[in-house]
Amino acid sequence: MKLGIIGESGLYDLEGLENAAWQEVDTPWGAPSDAILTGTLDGLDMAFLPRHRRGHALAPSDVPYRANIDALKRLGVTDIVSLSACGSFREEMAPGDFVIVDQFIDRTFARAKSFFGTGCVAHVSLADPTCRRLSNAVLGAAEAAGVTVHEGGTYLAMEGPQFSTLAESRLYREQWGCDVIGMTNMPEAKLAREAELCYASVAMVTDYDCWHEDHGAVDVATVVRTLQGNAEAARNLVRGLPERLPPARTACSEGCDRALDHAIITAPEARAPEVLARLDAVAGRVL
Ligand SMILES: CSC[C@H]1O[C@H](OP(=O)(O)O)[C@H](O)[C@@H]1O
Ligand SMILES: Nc1ncnc2[nH]cnc12
Repeated sequence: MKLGIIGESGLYDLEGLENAAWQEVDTPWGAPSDAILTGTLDGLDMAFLPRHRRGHALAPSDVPYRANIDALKRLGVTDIVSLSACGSFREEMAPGDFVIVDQFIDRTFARAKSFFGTGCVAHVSLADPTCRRLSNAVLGAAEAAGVTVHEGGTYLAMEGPQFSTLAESRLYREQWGCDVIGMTNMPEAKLAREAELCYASVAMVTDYDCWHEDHGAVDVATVVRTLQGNAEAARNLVRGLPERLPPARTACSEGCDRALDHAIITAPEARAPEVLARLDAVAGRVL
């Protein structure tokens, strides 16, 4: 097992890795958000990638999601824990709480969402977009870190970078039954599934978006204040992961690592060699 951690707004580095080194990785999809920090934590191989780049230079729409997932897979990552800041649509999911997301609604529209396309078409299942096995380990680590954690929740992925209007916030909360909102987990989760990587998402609540009458509109100052405490709790959560994840990885009980078994529909003779070439890391197992 090699564990990838994608760091959220507020977490751009991971201390305490043995043999830590920042590695540049090139991919057929361009450069990832940043160099990737590799090393081991209590014997577990780790690869950490700051989603917005150190210094937070990348907007959610400009994060190179395909390059990020490809680069992690290319480094041998098998499982990804995504850490994200989010707004909450639920009174009981308060700022400082963590939500182990298990469903998504994708409202993003300005991002490349698939490794596949003309020359090699594939359709993977996203019915269960996160890995239950990995999510359970993350839940245990969050509880051990002393965080108030909610098991399960629907994450609305919006394009941003502006926060939602009040009408949107009410729609997502009251009509669509969403629990949290952020700008980055899609297409990240879709691409992880296409790359046959187990994916778990920890959404760390920073605010109540704008629906909550006692809290008013969300602004970056409020978010950043809460982010700092959340980032410390996230570091504690990560420290609890090695003891919950076996270094000798067995096949995923949910089938994440076999997602492409029946997904590619393009006939072998109709596949474009140049398209196959850039799928070497993501889909090499089945091509
Ligand atoms: C700084 S608030 C908005 C920003 O924070 C979240 O990013 P991430 O998911 O990487 O923590 C949110 O999705 C927005 O991109
Ligand atoms: N309210 C919110 N909407 C979208 N993304 C967020 N990230 C943190 N808070 C958010």
